[in-house]
Amino acid sequence: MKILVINPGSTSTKIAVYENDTPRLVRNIRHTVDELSSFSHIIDQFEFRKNLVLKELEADNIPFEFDAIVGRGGLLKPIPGGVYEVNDAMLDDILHAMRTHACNLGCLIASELATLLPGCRAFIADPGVVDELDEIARITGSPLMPRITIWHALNQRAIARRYAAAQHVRYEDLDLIVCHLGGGISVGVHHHGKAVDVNNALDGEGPFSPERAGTLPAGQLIDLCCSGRYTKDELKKRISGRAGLTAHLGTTDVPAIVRRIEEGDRHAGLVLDAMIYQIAKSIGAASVVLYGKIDAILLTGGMAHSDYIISRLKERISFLAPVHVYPGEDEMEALALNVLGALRGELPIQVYK
Ligand SMILES: Nc1ncnc2c1ncn2[C@@H]1O[C@H](COP(=O)(O)OP(=O)(O)OP(=O)(O)O)[C@@H](O)[C@H]1O
Ligand SMILES: CCCC(=O)O
Repeated sequence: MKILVINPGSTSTKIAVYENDTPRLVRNIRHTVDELSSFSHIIDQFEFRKNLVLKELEADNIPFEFDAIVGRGGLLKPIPGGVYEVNDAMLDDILHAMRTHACNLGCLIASELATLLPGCRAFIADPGVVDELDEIARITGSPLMPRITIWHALNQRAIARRYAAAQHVRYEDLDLIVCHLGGGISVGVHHHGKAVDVNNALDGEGPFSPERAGTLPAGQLIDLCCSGRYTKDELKKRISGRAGLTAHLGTTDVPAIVRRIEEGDRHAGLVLDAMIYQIAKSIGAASVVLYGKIDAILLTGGMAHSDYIISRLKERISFLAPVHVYPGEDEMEALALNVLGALRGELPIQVYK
């Protein structure tokens, strides 16, 4: 079985080719802020990212022959986890999605490329809208605004399962805090196999991140919305796209920021330390969901490669539970293996309605 995996992230496009469970190609194409800022909307990046996938396959002499294409994404209605075949209802919801995110392109590109190959099927798995929140976690101080979650469901779960396998225990028997440190940051409380509390990483909840604003002072936000200085679109971008590190420092590139700090840029140091401080506070808040009984804290995502970030984070959170670091992500393998399991009849193929 040949599977093409497409994972458009906020700062990268990741591509993999699997032959059954063996990776034949894994590529991570990074995008600069400048490169992506020439597109007014994420959806406008469709042709650009699709062509990158095709070029990469050509450059690596991989024939365009697949049994299935799986994309990461997208931001659909809240749904249970699992594998979904792309259908018209899904494409329609993605094209009219209230929330824009690069992962919406994963579903669209997978679907478009699959139509070029007779018999090839398009799928998504564990999209960012997987919702397993406990009832109590949904309540906010305003009945008008219940909490929702948008998070790195695929990678958090894959890393949690990887940790469980290494400990020779079932993921379903563990209590974990999993923190994905990517272009966006999600902090998930996994209680016996369910993510019972996790922030809405995209839309202004949780720590700020390379690209996201995180939780903002609500009163000031209302004043800004009513100031007439910005359109709705511009304000949304200031929360989920051009916010966080990139708003303060003009880049999402953590190694470049660390170099600036080493060269004496004190402002860069203050901003990066503030992000680490906010991540630690979110992990602290997550710990009380589990009454402090935490088997492990797992740190993953691109920024988990950064010694600067991980060492400072550990200083603040190590007293809570053992901390394990999984730099990067297991998303590509998780997508490929989910689809392989579905094609083999070992996992159900769910229908998006
Ligand atoms: N080797 C590294 N050292 C330090 N930071 C890194 C390294 N590699 C990536 N990063 C940082 O990780 C962040 C991107 O993480 P990641 O690749 O997980 O994000 P993404 O896939 O684009 O978005 P998301 O994970 O939110 O979907 C960037 O800020 C980048 O600078
Ligand atoms: C679904 C991922 C959320 C984010 O990138 O912030």
